Amino acid sequence: MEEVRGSSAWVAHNSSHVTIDSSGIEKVVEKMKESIPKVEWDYEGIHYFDNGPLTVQYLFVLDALNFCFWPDKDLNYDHLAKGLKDALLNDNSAFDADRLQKYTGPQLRELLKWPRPLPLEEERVRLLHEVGFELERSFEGKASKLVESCGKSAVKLVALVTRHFPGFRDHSVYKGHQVFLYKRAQIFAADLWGAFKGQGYGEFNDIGSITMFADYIVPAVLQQLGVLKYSSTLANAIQASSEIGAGTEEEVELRACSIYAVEKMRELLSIKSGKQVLSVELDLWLWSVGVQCQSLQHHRTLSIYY
Ligand SMILES: Nc1nc2c(c(CN[C@H]3C=C[C@H](O)[C@@H]3O)cn2[C@@H]2O[C@H](COP(=O)(O)O)[C@@H](O)[C@H]2O)c(=O)[nH]1
Repeated sequence: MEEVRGSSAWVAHNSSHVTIDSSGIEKVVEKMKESIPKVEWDYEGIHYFDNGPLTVQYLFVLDALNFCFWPDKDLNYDHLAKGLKDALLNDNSAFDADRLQKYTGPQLRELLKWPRPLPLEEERVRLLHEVGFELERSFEGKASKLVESCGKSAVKLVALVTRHFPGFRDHSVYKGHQVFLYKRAQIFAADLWGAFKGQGYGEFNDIGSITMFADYIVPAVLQQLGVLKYSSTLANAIQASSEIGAGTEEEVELRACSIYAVEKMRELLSIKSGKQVLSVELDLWLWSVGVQCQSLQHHRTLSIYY
């Protein structure tokens, strides 16, 4: 994940629209250092779990589709997680590699019991087909084989996922530099770690290498906490719910500065508390704060990556 850390730091140091306020970081860390908030993975009780390979298949399909909910004001991540869980409980072959390659938009909607077209539905279907095809071609149709081949390394898992599945290649070019963000590939490793509680398919010797997952919720929480500051033009655009183009300087800065800020928070928190803190743990806490906050104004970008 050195590419993610290094390129995010580069953006943070060259940024034009988003800045990181170190006094904001210090204030948050000061409040947190006595009791670092631990958020239980699946605190919402919405995910499928059977402690076996089908859970791995479920999480891979989930994270292949884990993006862009906001264009439908009633849709959120919970609907996807719960919809896929119910689909699997109803038919345990629903995510077999050959089936994944055949879903149509209306069938995916039906699977999720969603009454109208999903945001970026054609892309979601294309990505499902890609997952089914490549799992079948290289991993005997099973996401569990993909995970087994990583030798308990989350870094290897992210590398393998991004090598085999183009839909997970979340990167951008910013002021002439390639920037790696890898939100869905990293969250897949984190979901395994969380679901299997660091054992079995969720055992990674290097889980500390994973960064936060640059989505549209956590940047907004960091801004509310005073960790991120926006230029007035960017703040106004977010306030007005204007769309921010994928790959624009503003969009890359919102995401990369969030990664860099959480790394800085983690470093300071580890020093002040004397305990090793993981970016994954900070991410889950920040995200859970964000989704429980009704008034959160987040940036809107049409993207398959988050
Ligand atoms: N940084 C970060 N972003 C996350 C998640 C999760 C869910 N993780 C699950 C794993 C265990 C927990 O118990 C969680 O249930 C989703 N997202 C992103 O949020 C956005 C959706 O928001 P809304 O439209 O309000 O549903 C969208 O970009 C989605 O990709 C996370 O953990 N971290």
